[in-house]
Amino acid sequence: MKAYWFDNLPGDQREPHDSGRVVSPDYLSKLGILHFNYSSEDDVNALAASRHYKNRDTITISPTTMGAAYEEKVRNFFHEHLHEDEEIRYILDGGGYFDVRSEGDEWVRIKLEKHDLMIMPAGIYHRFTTDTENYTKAMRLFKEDPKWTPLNRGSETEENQYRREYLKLREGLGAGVAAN
Ligand SMILES: CSCCC(=O)/C(O)=C/O
Ligand SMILES: [Fe+2]
Repeated sequence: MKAYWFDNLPGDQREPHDSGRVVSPDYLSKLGILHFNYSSEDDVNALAASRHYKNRDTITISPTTMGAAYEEKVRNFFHEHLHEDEEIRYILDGGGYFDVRSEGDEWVRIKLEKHDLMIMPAGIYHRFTTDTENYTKAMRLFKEDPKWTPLNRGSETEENQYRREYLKLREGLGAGVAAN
């Protein structure tokens, strides 16, 4: 895992877009994001059990598995959105980027590689893209039924209960205190 401020320059979303300004794991935790590196799925199972996650699936995002639908899928994942559930993703192979909004509404890019596990809180604005290898194999963990429901950012999400709760959580974690 490596996190940095997104450079906001034009170009393919799958390029690194690395501004060269590093973001620390401590700052990520102030946004409510946790990261682990688990080489054994036993550790993933233990984490899932401790947080009462009952279901999971595996998604492989690549032109080989998705064919003509791949480019559209990648574009869709890159629309800024939130979920009403906590999101746990474990990278089984390949890699990709999650971009998350900082307290100042800037993008922080989180590069995930094989064996990285990330927990994102409900209500955080984010987006995802594969990298230039065009291959992400990930385990998605779900507390209940496997479902992926993105709510694209707009006036409605600003009023969303989970968004409001996230903002309170972030305030309590003190993200505004140290922005790096
Ligand atoms: C790497 S898992 C697929 C992307 C996803 O689940 C998500 O929520 C993107 O924002
Ligand atoms: Fe998402």
